[in-house]
Amino acid sequence: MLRVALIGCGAIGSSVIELLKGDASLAVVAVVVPQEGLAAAQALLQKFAPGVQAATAVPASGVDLVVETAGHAAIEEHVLPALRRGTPCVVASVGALSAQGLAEKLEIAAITGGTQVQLIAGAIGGIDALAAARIGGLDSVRYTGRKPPRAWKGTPAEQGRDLDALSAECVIFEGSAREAAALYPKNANVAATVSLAGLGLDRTHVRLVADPAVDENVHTVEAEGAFGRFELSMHNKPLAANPKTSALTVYSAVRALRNRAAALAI
Ligand SMILES: NC(=O)C1=CN([C@@H]2O[C@H](COP(=O)(O)OP(=O)(O)OC[C@H]3O[C@@H](n4cnc5c(N)ncnc54)[C@H](O)[C@@H]3O)[C@@H](O)[C@H]2O)C=CC1
Ligand SMILES: O=C([O-])CC(=O)C(=O)O
Repeated sequence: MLRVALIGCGAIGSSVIELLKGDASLAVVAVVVPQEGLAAAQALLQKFAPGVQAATAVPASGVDLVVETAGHAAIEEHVLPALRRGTPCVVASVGALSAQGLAEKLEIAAITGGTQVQLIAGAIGGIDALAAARIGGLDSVRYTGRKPPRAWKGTPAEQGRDLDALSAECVIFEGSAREAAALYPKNANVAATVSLAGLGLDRTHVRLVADPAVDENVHTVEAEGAFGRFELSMHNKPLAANPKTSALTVYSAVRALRNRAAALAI
């Protein structure tokens, strides 16, 4: 039985806890949230993992695997120390790695602890194909993120436009993955994941679109290189608790955890 500490108990974290309820190979043994989130996390645990305590830090022992579903600050605060202690970590907030130096810090912490940090594919597919294609050489990678206008609320997309009044699709950003991550950090996960698997943050071309005609998060990746070419479109249903987040991200996190416990992983 693999003992898992979960960092973050929001839209993704709470769904992960729910899906792992009763799993024979994995047990959530700790849930880590900031002080102000303790009561809500404890109430959820009561329902899906009775006996498990919400805490503000990862326990120093009794944890085989840490999974992060909380954001940049939690990576600095909890994932880096866990890696240095030798505990393997699974990271969902891949967009945070577009911040200068964070990917290198994670690598160094994992080397120090003699362990590994795994970045999940999250809301996007084809990451295995893209990372394999990179070995043969990639010429171009283009990513388009298309979401309903409400998913862009609270971002620079609101500057100079009324998202609620859009009657046709509107390109809100076009440029490099690095610029996209800086301007839209809460929507940067797919752009960062595609960049890390492919051509990097500066050579990955990104378009972000607010489209009143869609009610899903539509992610499209087009890649060309020595391997040939592929186009992939994902039409992801958003989580009710957070329209910026695709439900597939939850399944991707659970898959990563189950693969750690499985004798045959796919
Ligand atoms: N890889 C991917 O494709 C995707 C990744 N994400 C990322 O996953 C993360 C979680 O997303 P959601 O669950 O939708 O967000 P959310 O806002 O619903 O939940 C975040 C949770 O993290 C907790 N938290 C925040 N700071 C913390 C800290 N320093 N220590 C411990 N807990 C902390 C909050 O209290 C909350 O429980 C975000 O960083 C998001 O950008 C989201 C969608 C797709
Ligand atoms: O679709 C999602 O879950 C999240 C997303 O666009 C991103 O963060 O890049």
